[in-house]
Amino acid sequence: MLRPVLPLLGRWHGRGQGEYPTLEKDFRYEQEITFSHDGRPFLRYEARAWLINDSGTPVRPAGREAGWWRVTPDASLEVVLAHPTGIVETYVGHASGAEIEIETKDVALTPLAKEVTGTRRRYTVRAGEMTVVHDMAAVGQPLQHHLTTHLRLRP
Ligand code: HEM
Repeated sequence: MLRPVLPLLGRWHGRGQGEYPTLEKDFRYEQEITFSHDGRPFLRYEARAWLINDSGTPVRPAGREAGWWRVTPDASLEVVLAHPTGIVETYVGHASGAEIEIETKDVALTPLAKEVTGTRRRYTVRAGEMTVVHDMAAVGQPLQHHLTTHLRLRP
């Protein structure tokens, strides 16, 4: 049952680049992502990131998120993610071979959270590298690129 998401399993580490039209400049970060399971038809997910400077030295902690990736009997995906920034997202999606795409069904916000109205994520695992592309609609802007990360499994 876990077959569609097996390529994601493990502890991944890499770097990424981010941007958004409301931000003065783009930024670079280091990220660690872990997908694990206990045999049941869902994955435990956790990700943490650090902004880095031009020489690659970590400057400060950035995005963190945690959640659950459910695989349904018809092999589609249901995902729940929670962020320390007061955002909770539910996603639906599907896996086709090396590509997994999920997009938000609902976004819930605490009173102080930034206004995020939707996101879409594409995970591609090829030749031992995972690429994650994260598009976001937020703070009055339409759905567009926020983050791209390239990761490899930690030895
Ligand atoms: C690798 C993970 C992430 C990194 C490194 C990152 C980095 C950043 C940075 C550097 C900013 C500029 C403001 C600041 O310095 O805090 C920012 C803004 C923002 N990010 Fe992210 N982010 C990440 C993930 C996310 C996720 C998962 C979401 C949504 C669920 C998100 C939503 C936003 C929003 C709404 C803003 C504010 C835009 C504005 O107010 O103009 N970010 N992000």
